[in-house]
Amino acid sequence: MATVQKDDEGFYTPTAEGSTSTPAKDEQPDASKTDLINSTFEVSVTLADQQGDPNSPLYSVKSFEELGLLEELLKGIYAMGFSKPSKIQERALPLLLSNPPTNMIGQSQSGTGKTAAFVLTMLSRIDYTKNKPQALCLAPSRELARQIMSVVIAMGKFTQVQTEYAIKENLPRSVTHITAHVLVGTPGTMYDLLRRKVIDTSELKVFVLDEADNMLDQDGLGDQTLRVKNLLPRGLNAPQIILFSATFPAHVRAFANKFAPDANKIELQNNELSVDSIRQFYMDCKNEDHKYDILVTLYTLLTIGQSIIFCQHRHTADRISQRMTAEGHKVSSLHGAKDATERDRIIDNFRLGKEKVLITTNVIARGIDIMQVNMVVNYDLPLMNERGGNKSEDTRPDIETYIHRIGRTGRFGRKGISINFVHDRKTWLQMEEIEKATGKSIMRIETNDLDMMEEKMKKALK
Ligand SMILES: Nc1ncnc2c1ncn2[C@@H]1O[C@H](COP(=O)(O)OP(=O)(O)OP(=O)(O)O)[C@@H](O)[C@H]1O
Repeated sequence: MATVQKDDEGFYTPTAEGSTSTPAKDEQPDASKTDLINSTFEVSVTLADQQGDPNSPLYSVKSFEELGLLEELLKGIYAMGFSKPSKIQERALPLLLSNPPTNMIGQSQSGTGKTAAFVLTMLSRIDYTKNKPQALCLAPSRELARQIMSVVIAMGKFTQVQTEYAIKENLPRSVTHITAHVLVGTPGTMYDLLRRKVIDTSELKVFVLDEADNMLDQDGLGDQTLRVKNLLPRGLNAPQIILFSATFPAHVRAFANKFAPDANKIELQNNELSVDSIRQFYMDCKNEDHKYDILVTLYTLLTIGQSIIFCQHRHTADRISQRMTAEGHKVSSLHGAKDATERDRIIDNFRLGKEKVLITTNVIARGIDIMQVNMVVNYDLPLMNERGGNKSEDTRPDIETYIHRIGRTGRFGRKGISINFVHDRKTWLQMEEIEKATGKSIMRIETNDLDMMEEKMKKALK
């Protein structure tokens, strides 16, 4: 059977029909000596349990066959190793695929398979005999746009789909006409291509916003996204609009309802916003400097799997990464001030597992899917004043960004832990507010007893 493997860059790529991913005999690991094989087996066993538990967001009663998908797409899904749909896929797909097409506002916890739901919709609605853009998808970062594209290509492996990026520096300025069926990108570049009429929208069928609350928030990418929508067909020719996110705060909901009128809605309760497989902790640090010391102490634990460390500012990410590197630790930093090629290289190396610790800002707080990430550290808690706009005084915690940040671990049933560093009364109160808003308790980990710290964290990951 044909398979789709994660390639050299950690993205999904199809292998040739009939090929297998079995390594040559002398490269085959001895199952008794490595825990790689055991842990994969354990993960698929617990996944089967979770997909059979009605309370799990991974649960479904139906099979993919029952969701009304094209044969070619079923082949694509199985080649990716999916066996059963998750709850959001089971609930959303029949609504997304029904005719006449209806808009959708869909919410489901991080790491529960929203991407497959909208990618399968895009691929299902394309008329492959027409070489014109038919599905546009916007995401908040180039990293996420590239990841979504890898899913489009993997799921569409058995279709004739043609794809193109609408992200800065991935498309020559000289391009005048795009014939690809699916375009994935960020709003600024997509707007530019539409404005210059490089994208012909006469056959457009689907318009997707991933991380929709961020894409519609006036403090986020709201203006740019609206400018894109204003250049799309209206009335009877308007595309089906699909908004997905793990969070939809009240102040964005009203706008989302206007943006995607008469939509089918799948919503979560506030106490369901994050998955239970992520155990949340905090560490009491004495002051800013002590946070750095604790991070260095944690290094051995951070590198058992892979970790993402979130900071408030780019310069903090760079400073910590330079200091740790100088002290002999292997870490890398990623943020919006780096150029595109460097950003791609850093995230690709991290996806591949070549780097174990990534120090970053909110730029990759959303959507990034790397299964091996088992720890997230909030070196600085996310604050409302980082959202943009002129709100430097607003030091309330940014609950949505917190939920997305910790959701970089615990993907699709895996275990993960998150650790918040608190170092004064203000950060303590901010964390309390997060705890209240999410309805999940955050447990203390002692910072002065290393063995105990290690034991608690390892136990949470078992
Ligand atoms: N039905 C399935 N069976 C097995 N694995 C799946 C299934 N659906 C999705 N996955 C895998 O689960 C992981 C998480 O999926 P995805 O990235 O779509 O989550 P998400 O809900 O979009 O999360 P986020 O809110 O963080 O963007 C991916 O690695 C994906 O390949």
